[in-house]
This record gives sequence, structure tokens and C-alpha cells, in this order.
Amino acid sequence: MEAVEELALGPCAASPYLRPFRLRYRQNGTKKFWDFMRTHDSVSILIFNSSRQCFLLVKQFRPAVFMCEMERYHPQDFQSKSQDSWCPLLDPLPAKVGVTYELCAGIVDKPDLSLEEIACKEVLEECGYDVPITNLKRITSYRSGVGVTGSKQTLFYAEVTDQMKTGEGGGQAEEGELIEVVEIPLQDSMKFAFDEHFPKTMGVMFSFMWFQSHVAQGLLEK
Ligand SMILES: O=c1ccn([C@@H]2O[C@H](COP(=O)(O)OP(=O)(O)O[C@H]3O[C@H](CO)[C@@H](O)[C@H](O)[C@H]3O)[C@@H](O)[C@H]2O)c(=O)[nH]1
Ligand SMILES: [Mg+2]
Repeated sequence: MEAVEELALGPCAASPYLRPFRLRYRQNGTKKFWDFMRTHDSVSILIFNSSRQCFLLVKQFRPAVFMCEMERYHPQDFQSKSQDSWCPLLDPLPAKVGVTYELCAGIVDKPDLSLEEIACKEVLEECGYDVPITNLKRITSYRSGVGVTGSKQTLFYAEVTDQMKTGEGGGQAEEGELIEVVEIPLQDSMKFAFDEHFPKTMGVMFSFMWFQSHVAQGLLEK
């Protein structure tokens, strides 16, 4: 996963994943504008393996996270004179600075599938567990990136057992996905959630806390 080579930064003129816009408006009499991007909505799934008493997270290389770090250490890479061409990144940081721990998640890009169906597909593709749709519990939904994308993410909970494991996961190789599945033992999960040495999404932190207040107590009473 960390063999990331031949990096080059280029312009993004058109993309199937994001479309930048500017909205002009007048609010309470004041003229304003706001720049934003349209992106897909998404689903994410907190997966708890009850056979092994652990959470399943995915770890992957995130170019956006990587390039945040790159700008911090090599701001000149973003000030390239020629904005229209590819600019090789000659002294890249190690790829691991762009690897994050996340909930299993996927974009909502198939209008014929329900959010639940997309969530089950992501659990199978990324983590290798075949979860019946009736095992999914909708936790809630929220807006992510309110300043930039405002897209909606719907969060589900799925309890799985070792018997549901039908494959290795790892993402869709044909789409170039390269994902590592990581098990976080329940007993270590709150320490993990607040340990800044492990770069992670807010979804991981929020859902681990949701589990503590909504599920963990029930497990103790079993
Ligand atoms: O610029 C891009 C963007 C996407 N892809 C492809 O699209 C796939 C998208 O994967 P998917 O698993 O569907 O979505 P995620 O990348 O996991 O993103 C979702 O999960 C993230 C973590 O919660 C959220 O931040 C995002 O908003 C949400 O879309 C990737 O694997 C790639 O194959 C590209 O090749 N290039
Ligand atoms: Mg994903």
C-alpha cells in the first residue's frame, strides 16, 4: 500500500467525482459569494465482530490527506508556475503520512440501489463479510465538509461473526482500490479513538462512542 511512486501534481479540469462551483447571493442585504463542490453522498458502516469482540476498520492511502502534509513541508509544490501541466513531485514525503484509519465506506453512485444495499456491498468488497441487509441498523446521518461539499453521509451499524467472512476484502482491485482491514479490540477502542498517532476520521471516533453508549452496556449484561 505504501509503494506510492511517480507522483505528479496537475490541474483538475473535469472530474466524475467532484464539480467546483461559486454561488453568488445576497444575505440580509449583503452581497456574498461562496465556493463549493458537488460530490456524491456516501454511506459508512461501523462493523463489530462479535466472535472476536473487535471493530473492523479499513486503512487506505488518501491522496487528499497526503497532499495536506505535502503542502506543509513543501509549499513550493503548490506554487508551480505552470498551472496547466503535470508537475512531478521530486521529494515526496513517505506515503504513510497519507494513510488513514476509517470506517468501511463508499460513495452513493448507483441510483438503482438503496443506501442499505450499497452499505452491504461495501462491507463485502472492503472487509470480506457477507452481511444480510436485515443485519444493518441505521444509526444516523450527518453533513460532512459543510464549508466545501456539504454532502450527506449515512452511518450504519453491522454486527458480524466469523461465519460471515467469505473473502479477504481489500476493495475492488479492478478499480485500483487497495485497502487493509484492521481489527481494533473493543477493550482498546476508546484509547485508539483519541490517540492522535493514528490518523482517523471523525466517523471512527463518533461511532466508537455511539457503541459505548448504545451497545456496550448490553454486552456486559449478557
Ligand atoms: O478522485 C478519485 C475519487 C474516487 N476514485 C475511485 O472511487 C472509489 C471510491 O471509493 P468508495 O469506497 O466508494 O468511497 P470512499 O473513497 O470510501 O469515500 C467515502 O468514504 C469516505 C470516508 O468516510 C468519505 O470521506 C467520502 O465522502 C465517501 O465518499 C475509489 O476507490 C476509486 O476507485 C478515484 O479513482 N479517483
Ligand atoms: Mg471506501
